[in-house]
Amino acid sequence: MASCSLNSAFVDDINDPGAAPYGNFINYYTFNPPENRLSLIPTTLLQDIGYSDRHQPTLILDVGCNSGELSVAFYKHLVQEPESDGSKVHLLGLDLDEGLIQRAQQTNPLLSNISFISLDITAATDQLQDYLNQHSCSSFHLCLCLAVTMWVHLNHGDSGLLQLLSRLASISQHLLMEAQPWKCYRSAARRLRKLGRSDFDHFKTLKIRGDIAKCVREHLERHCGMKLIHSFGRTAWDRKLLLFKKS
Ligand SMILES: C[S@@+](CC[C@H](N)C(=O)[O-])C[C@H]1O[C@@H](n2cnc3c(N)ncnc32)[C@H](O)[C@@H]1O
Repeated sequence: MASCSLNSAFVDDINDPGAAPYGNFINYYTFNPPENRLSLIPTTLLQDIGYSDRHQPTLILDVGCNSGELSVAFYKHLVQEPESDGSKVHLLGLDLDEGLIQRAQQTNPLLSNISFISLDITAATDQLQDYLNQHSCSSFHLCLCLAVTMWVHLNHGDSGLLQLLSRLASISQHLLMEAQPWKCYRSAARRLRKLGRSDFDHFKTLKIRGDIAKCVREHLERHCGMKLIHSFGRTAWDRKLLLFKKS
């Protein structure tokens, strides 16, 4: 099924999608369950990218983690026995929506390995540096940026999108990206208009449009010292899952 984050049931369910201008949908996982993405990702991913049998901690950052369901499912997918080896793998989920983060914190089943903070990734990120310092690491080993780029792009423009990519590249060794395709931008803008709201500030003036995944890849490879090392295929919503590595 190709989808642009919302279908009519989703719209009905949350009553007012215009109230989620950052993609901060309160029931996102009833429509896009973690399995949609996890089924494409090997459980051996951490070993595959060189993070196994380490004495050092392995740090995962989940940017725009919503209510944390995918973060927790992703962690359990990669770390089969959190109690025995989980102390070495830590995941930090962040989201700008405090309500979603509260839910993520309240339902977190792995308190010693997973934590959630409310943070706008486009603003100051001192908290990320603090987290890295706490674990004596200089960067995250793996950063997830799934279904977030469009919201930053629509709300902060082309420069906001490119800054996001540069920032994530600067703090990560590996980056797993799922960029929403351009048709999703049109749908998001159309939904706002239907509600009688004005367009996203930047929608009409965006120069980066068309093949968004390609633009993301070009920026990461040309300007951020990253290289595409694997494509995990397309999700149930027809989006590419791309893995980049610092070269
Ligand atoms: C469509 S949801 C995707 C959730 C999750 N990444 C996933 O793929 O299952 C997008 C999330 O990104 C968050 N978000 C958007 N802009 C953000 C920003 N500038 N900083 C942090 N989170 C942001 C939203 O609040 C929302 O929860």
